[in-house]
Amino acid sequence: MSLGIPEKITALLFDLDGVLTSTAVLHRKAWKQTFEGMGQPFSEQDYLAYVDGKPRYDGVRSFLASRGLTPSEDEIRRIGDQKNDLVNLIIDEEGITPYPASVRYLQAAREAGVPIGVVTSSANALRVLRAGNLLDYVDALVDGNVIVTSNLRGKPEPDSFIEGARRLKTSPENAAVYEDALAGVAAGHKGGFGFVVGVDRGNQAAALKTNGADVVVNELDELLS
Ligand SMILES: O=P(O)(O)OC[C@H]1O[C@@H](O)[C@H](O)[C@@H](O)[C@@H]1O
Repeated sequence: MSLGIPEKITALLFDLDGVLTSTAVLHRKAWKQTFEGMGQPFSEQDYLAYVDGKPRYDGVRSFLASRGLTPSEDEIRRIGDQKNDLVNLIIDEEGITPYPASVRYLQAAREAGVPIGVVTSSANALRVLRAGNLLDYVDALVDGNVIVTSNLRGKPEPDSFIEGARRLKTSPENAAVYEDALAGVAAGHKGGFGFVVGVDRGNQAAALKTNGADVVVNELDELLS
């Protein structure tokens, strides 16, 4: 079966929330409750433009800056941690659902023998991968904890994807990136990755292309043939 990627690609790097699991929706819900609890209206557009795909505190900083606010680092952490408690409660209540089409794609990649990395800004990735029964597919994981301990810059900078490629012993030009966030496709493009797949979960196909996606799909299994 063909994975729908150029021949030069020897490793695959998947974002997690919104690409493999529907947890982006849960993150958005928790962010909305957190910001609106502070009196700041927060739309889906705000999530997609300022928060989606970025490490936790970068998301807080970026959204509040869009409102002309520059809180202290302590305050940014307090807000981000409050949101983290909330998203974990929401995950407990609603559970983790992998996208069936994404699981089909991971399975096809496994059968093709192409190594798989997960590159996510989330520090909750292990919990999500485990609950979604996806851990067996993962050959390398770069998550929000690795980003902090290895001092990497978060998406839209390419550092976390470059680290993912390094862990799979390949170079960016031989690796493909699969992303639903504008910050994520931008990171793939900026890092010189060989193929950047945008996954459109929010009516933003055009924006995914402008930010660096080579192709845009609604579901990963559209690439299979
Ligand atoms: O707060 P966490 O779980 O470390 O996640 C950070 C970010 O991780 C990204 O994967 C999500 O797209 C964002 O919504 C989220 O804010």
